[in-house]
Amino acid sequence: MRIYVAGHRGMVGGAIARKLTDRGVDVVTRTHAELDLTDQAAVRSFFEKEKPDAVVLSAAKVGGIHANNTYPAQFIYENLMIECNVIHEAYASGVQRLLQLGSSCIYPRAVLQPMREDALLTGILEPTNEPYAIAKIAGIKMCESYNRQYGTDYRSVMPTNLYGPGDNFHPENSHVLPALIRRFHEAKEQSLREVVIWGSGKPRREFLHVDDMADASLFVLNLPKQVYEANTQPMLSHINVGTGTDVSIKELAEMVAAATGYLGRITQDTSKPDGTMQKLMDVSRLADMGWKADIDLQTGIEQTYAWYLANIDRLRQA
Ligand SMILES: NC(=O)C1=CN([C@@H]2O[C@H](COP(=O)(O)OP(=O)(O)OC[C@H]3O[C@@H](n4cnc5c(N)ncnc54)[C@H](OP(=O)(O)O)[C@@H]3O)[C@@H](O)[C@H]2O)C=CC1
Ligand SMILES: C[C@H]1O[C@H](OP(=O)(O)OP(=O)(O)OC[C@H]2O[C@@H](n3cnc4c(=O)[nH]c(N)nc43)[C@H](O)[C@@H]2O)[C@@H](O)[C@@H](O)C1=O
Repeated sequence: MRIYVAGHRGMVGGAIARKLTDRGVDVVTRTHAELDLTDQAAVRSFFEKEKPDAVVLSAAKVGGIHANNTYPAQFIYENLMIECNVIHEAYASGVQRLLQLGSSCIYPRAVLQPMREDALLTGILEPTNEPYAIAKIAGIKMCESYNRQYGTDYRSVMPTNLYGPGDNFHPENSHVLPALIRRFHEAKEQSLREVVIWGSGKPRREFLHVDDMADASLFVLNLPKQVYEANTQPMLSHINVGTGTDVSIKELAEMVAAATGYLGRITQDTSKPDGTMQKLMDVSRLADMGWKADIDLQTGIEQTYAWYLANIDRLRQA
């Protein structure tokens, strides 16, 4: 079995590639510099040469609320191109099974919580990440369309907000959890009296550790076809992945402050966007199939902070 992991240098792709290697699978990889997945001809010749048995599509243009809001053209263009090229060229080279990663932002911004898979396309999306969400919805619909027309077995998982070793700790473009780890750590180092978090602190998010996400991805990839099909529908085929619990951003900030040992004040910058007020996944579809998350948020934050400290020199140069 040879599995191509697209995006193996990223946080999630890296965790998936490590788990596959540990299980003795032959993992095929290319860095972004070696293969630009927005280049159709390059992706075609890669698949013609390598002919993997299966594909995990974890490469994407990824970022937090600020990056999504600031670079909308890149988020929609690059993600649509990556999906079109990888999914179509995988099909054209005879790949029967593929797993692609979407995101919880596919659901309408004011949807009933927790968000069920069948809430897809029932309302207006969150404007700060609509272009990214549209691309992710297109990815689901591509997989379903190829399955219906060509009989492929292409699956989609929708992760909640993820974090862990290998995350992006950029001060502006990252997601909230790594951004706060960095900000609280630097505030402690510099003995600052105050740390400012973006928005009102009231939005609620659900955080899943990347090792749990990698485990869930391989669980879904390896499900027998009849089990996957029995638990999904041809035109509603995606599966939510999360923990089933959420925290407010204020609560998250307090947890990160405690983990880093920061003792000063926490204040809010309400000129920054809140985004969606709550994003909590209904994870019953995956739970019914036998998977649940293992790493609690407290442990995950402490472990991620330890990883940050161990890699701090390299991360500061990036
Ligand atoms: N992180 C999160 O909180 C969440 C992530 N997801 C989804 O999970 C998946 C993995 O995300 P994550 O690991 O966090 O993201 P990362 O940014 O850590 O990894 C993405 C990887 O994709 C690569 N990549 C991006 N564009 C291209 C391209 N044009 N050609 C080749 N490679 C490319 C990147 O390479 P390089 O860095 O060199 O550009 C990087 O290695 C994505 O589909 C994302 O949308 C979903 C929900 C939440
Ligand atoms: C995974 C998901 O990620 C993005 O959506 P998001 O959930 O809004 O992600 P976020 O992690 O950037 O923010 C979560 C909340 O946290 C608040 N917040 C406080 N202080 C900081 C801070 O310092 N940085 C960031 N980024 N946010 C902060 C911030 O204002 C917001 O209220 C999508 O665009 C899309 O990419 C997607 O699918």
